Amino acid sequence: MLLAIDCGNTNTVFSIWDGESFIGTWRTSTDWQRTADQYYVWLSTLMKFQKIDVEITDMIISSTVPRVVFNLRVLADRYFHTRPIVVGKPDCLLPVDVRVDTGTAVGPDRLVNTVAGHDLYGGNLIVVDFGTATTFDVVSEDGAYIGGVIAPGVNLSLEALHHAAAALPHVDIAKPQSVIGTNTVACMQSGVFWGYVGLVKEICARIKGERAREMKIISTGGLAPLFQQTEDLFDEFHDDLTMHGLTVIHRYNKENN
Ligand SMILES: Nc1ncnc2c1ncn2[C@@H]1O[C@H](COP(=O)(O)OP(=O)(O)OP(=O)(O)O)[C@@H](O)[C@H]1O
Ligand SMILES: CC(C)(CO)[C@@H](O)C(=O)NCCC(=O)O
Ligand SMILES: [K+]
Repeated sequence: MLLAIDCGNTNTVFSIWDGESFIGTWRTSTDWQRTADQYYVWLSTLMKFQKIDVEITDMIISSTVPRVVFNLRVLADRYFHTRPIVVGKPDCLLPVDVRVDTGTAVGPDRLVNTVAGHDLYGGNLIVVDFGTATTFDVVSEDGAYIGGVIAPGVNLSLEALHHAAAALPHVDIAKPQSVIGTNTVACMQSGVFWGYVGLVKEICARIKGERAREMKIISTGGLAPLFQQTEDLFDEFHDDLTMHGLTVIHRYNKENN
């Protein structure tokens, strides 16, 4: 059975794929110092708790934090006796082209989202992922990653205000009642929430303009539904787009390597 790991700058998600569906998904904070033994204790405890008694034979990793890959490789080797596929490494094949400036190391999460988007929704896509950063991946007619946009993440923007200004508190994102805030928290939420709605609309419109064609907008990540509540920003929302992409890339490598 496949263990797929999506390691972002904030959170790391582990999912077990039985070939048809994910039978377990667990989330932990990303910490490059966590050892293989710690991962194993954590994972096996949660598996036992959910009565998931399966043998992990395969592993695939997407990591935006290069340092964590070492310990995840040790986990694969020591506990599952397998060699993981690591997205972005030369020996990991991708079912789509990557057309960017030479020397650019595209984030593996963006490559995985491109593959997943193409697999589920075809070509001419904008994939928007609300993680630590908010990324827009532009997918061509034939499914290639042809570039995109990186914007500061929603929570990162709120944290930046809190850190830089002595009188601004820590605030969680929420949809404000109105645009005009009548207290500090409401003012901050308004700036980030409505600023973000504008950012998403403007960037998608300009991408479509530059490409001179209609494109489908796909969203993923924890905060996408919050924005979709208000405005019709996205054509589709997919909760675990990155995990889906990892299963597609795993299958492609099994068939072609
Ligand atoms: N309504 C909400 N308000 C605040 N945070 C939310 C809300 N809904 C989801 N989240 C947050 O969204 C996050 C899930 O997002 P996601 O997994 O896409 O990115 P991440 O883990 O923050 O970033 P990365 O993948 O870059 O590490 C969770 O950490 C969760 O706390
Ligand atoms: C932009 C992030 C941080 C989003 O997770 C990640 O995809 C990344 O580190 N990318 C590297 C740079 C690039 O994608 O062009
Ligand atoms: K993510």
